[in-house]
Amino acid sequence: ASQAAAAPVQTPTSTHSSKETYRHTKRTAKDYIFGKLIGDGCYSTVFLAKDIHTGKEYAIKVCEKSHIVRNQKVQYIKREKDALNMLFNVPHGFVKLYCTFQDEERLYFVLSYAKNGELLHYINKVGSFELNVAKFYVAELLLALEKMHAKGIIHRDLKPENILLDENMHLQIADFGTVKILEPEKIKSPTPTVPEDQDSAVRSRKISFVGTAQYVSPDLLQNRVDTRASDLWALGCIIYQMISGLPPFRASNDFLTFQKIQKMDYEFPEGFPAEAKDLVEKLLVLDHTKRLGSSDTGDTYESIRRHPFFEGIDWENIWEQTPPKIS
Ligand SMILES: NC(=O)c1nn(CC2CCNCC2)c2c1CCc1cnc(N=C3C=CCC=C3)nc1-2
Repeated sequence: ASQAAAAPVQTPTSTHSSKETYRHTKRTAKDYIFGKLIGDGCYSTVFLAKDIHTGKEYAIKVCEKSHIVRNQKVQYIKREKDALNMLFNVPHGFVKLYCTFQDEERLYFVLSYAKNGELLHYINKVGSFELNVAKFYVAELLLALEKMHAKGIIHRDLKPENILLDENMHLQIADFGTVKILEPEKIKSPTPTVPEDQDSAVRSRKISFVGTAQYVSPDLLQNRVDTRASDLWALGCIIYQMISGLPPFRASNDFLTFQKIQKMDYEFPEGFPAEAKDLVEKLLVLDHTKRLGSSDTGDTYESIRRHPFFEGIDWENIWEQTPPKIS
């Protein structure tokens, strides 16, 4: 576990003033005032924290080393750190990893704090989003997916709880503890259409991970294939939920939810907008090679961007725009 988080130590240089030096010395937990708990997972606890030198707020994810080793999660921690580092220079759409450090018992990830919390909170607060609000956030989510997938990073647990909103109400994907990172030679066009060319779909011998039942794709459930298209399935579920208020596949327990997914047992409520319905139907496709976007080449999901649902979206300037009010 120590190796998973170890980062090259930045030795303080003598040329900096003492005030400046702290900026170049390896942080420890003593550099932060830990505040409220904001997240509690199987292998980590996330706190709101303040840097005592700058007063800046961060979300610090704390992982118990013994727990990670005992549950053979060292690889997941390493992948999370690698994915966050790969995304650090992407200006929008993701929480940022500023630094990591460790002590005898724990690993610490110092991440940007998304002040406005989970997208799920807003869906539940207003019941469901107006079409213009849904369109805006689906567009930002698609742009973030494009950046992530272009680097060969598959999130595998996308859901409204893991989609956060920053202080300006722009979208940030969080929690990369479940990611799969494709090998460089496999970072090809998103999920191939040619069946034998499945090499950009990573087939795992045993089911190493399954996301949250309501959003997990049939490919992840059935043939244990990790593809970018798994995230496109989750996108379809999230669009449905933003507009109707609930995810499309839901049941009293996960097993029954999995059954509904594999039987495509869902329906649209009365009044579900036609263009949104058409887009969801093109994403919730059992065969992952036939999902909208699966055949797109390059670093953008042109076939999804072109869908009429996104009529009026200014793809180049959306991150600079003021998001529509959620009401
Ligand atoms: N597991 C994580 O990496 C993680 N977990 N959280 C809090 C979770 C709360 C439950 N839903 C998923 C996120 C965070 C992060 C990344 C870094 C991160 C940055 N900002 C926030 N902000 C929040 C603000 C209010 C409520 C919840 C989260 N949260 C996180």
